[in-house]
Amino acid sequence: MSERERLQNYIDGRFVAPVRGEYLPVYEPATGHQFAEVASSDRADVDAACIAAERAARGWRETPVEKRAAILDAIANKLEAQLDRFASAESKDNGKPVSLARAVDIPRAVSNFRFFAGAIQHFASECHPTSADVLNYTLRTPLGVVGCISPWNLPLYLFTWKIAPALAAGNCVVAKPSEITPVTATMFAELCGEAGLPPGVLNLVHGTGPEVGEAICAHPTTKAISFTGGTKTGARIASVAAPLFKKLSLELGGKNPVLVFDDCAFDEMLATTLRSSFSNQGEICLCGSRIFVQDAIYERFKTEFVARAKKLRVSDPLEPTTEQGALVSEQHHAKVRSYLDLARKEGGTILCGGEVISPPGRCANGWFLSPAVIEGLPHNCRTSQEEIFGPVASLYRFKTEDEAVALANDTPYGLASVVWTRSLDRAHRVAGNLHAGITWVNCWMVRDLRTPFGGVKQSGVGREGGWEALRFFTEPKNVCLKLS
Ligand SMILES: NC(=O)C1=CN([C@@H]2O[C@H](COP(=O)(O)OP(=O)(O)OC[C@H]3O[C@@H](n4cnc5c(N)ncnc54)[C@H](O)[C@@H]3O)[C@@H](O)[C@H]2O)C=CC1
Ligand SMILES: O=C(O)/C=C/C=C(\O)C(=O)O
Repeated sequence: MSERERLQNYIDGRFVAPVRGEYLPVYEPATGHQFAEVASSDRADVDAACIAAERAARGWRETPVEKRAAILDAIANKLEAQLDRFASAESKDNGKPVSLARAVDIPRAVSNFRFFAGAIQHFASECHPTSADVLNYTLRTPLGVVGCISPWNLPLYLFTWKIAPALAAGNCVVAKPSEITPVTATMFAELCGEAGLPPGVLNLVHGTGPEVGEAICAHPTTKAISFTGGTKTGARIASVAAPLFKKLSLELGGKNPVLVFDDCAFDEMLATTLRSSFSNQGEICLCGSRIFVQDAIYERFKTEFVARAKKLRVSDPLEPTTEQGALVSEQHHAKVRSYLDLARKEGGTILCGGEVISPPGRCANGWFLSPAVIEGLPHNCRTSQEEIFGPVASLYRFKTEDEAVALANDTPYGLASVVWTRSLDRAHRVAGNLHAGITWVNCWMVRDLRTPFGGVKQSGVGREGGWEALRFFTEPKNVCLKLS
């Protein structure tokens, strides 16, 4: 498949047109031009994918773990061999710097498959010797067919983060990548077939969330739904899938706090906080969007942070020196800009950025925005409370540890948090008191795929990663055996 062609569904090991023959446009964010079109599927395509997946389920479930792992490894190897091709496609489809796709997105997609190929071979279940003659042991069987719905910000990275554990655990998958960034998942499906994944084990149905995503969630064949995306969408998915008693893993939005104490290693903190605010144009659910800085170093932080943000190179994602690319869509560009207008109305001062950028040449009509830093916002205003998901960070001043923790916890979200301090006591204390699924101390986005990943409050339900993912994609069944 060439990424310039029509992107079709991948069902039962073949590319097929959507039943009703309709397509959605796919745009290159850096130019604002349409460069492809993607199947606009409906319930009939989801039905076909579910039938194919169900047909393949027994064969895949009964495939020995070593063989499944070998196929996952073969997929990882093939992807790694085509890293540049996939990175270019990801950058074009999403707007992110190709250097980032090359260094982070595609290598992580490779690791997702390699990691779960290894993990499934070490996965074990419990045995409870109850008494001399009673033994309880727990079987962990695949669920059958599962639905995986992924977003546009880290397209292949998050697509593979879901389907790798699902496949490793012996499930067949009906997946829907975001209709905004459908290219690399389509290329990847083809690669899976070439690597020996049997037909029907992975099926891809393209289309909009309300049509295709909801049909996957509502379909009686899918036994679990793994979703990453916005909180409102997560709530909608839960309202469809929960009454059908499906297992749900929801990885949702964040309004992540960064707590900067005055005893931190300043230079390292500054460089990392710049990354945690603006990496991938701020379009990562883990980005730190509320930065709380202790009084004594507030002015220094503000001056140096703003100076560094102003220097970030916003330009053509294909240029190797570009540090920030284009926002993913015209609609999202407008949404992020609307928050900057709102910030002004809510009393904030834009210290830098928030300007629409028009790089010379082919990117003149792209959806670029310079990284924005805001100060002076009240804690309870919408700009301080809602997920913006763009290159926008707000600064707040604090005096005491208790005050910082209370302010950090004062949002409906609870995904990630970052603490900068040299005090070990404080690091442990604050990490324990923050309402978040993930706390990084003196670092950000350092990932170990064995660790539980997910959020509390409106940031989601359930955990991904490591054993958590393999447990999610299997059903425990206890067998109680009376001996003799
Ligand atoms: N936590 C995260 O990683 C992400 C958060 N977001 C947040 O969500 C906001 C809205 O962005 P969207 O593109 O609309 O994200 P979204 O959450 O609507 O999209 C994510 C995925 O869900 C699908 N989807 C949408 N509606 C659905 C439904 N009713 N049933 C099943 N699947 C559905 C989409 O087609 C896409 O594949 C963003 O501005 C951002 O704040 C967006 C993407 C990722
Ligand atoms: O697993 C990771 O390392 C990162 C995950 C990021 C998201 O889920 C996101 O940005 O939506």
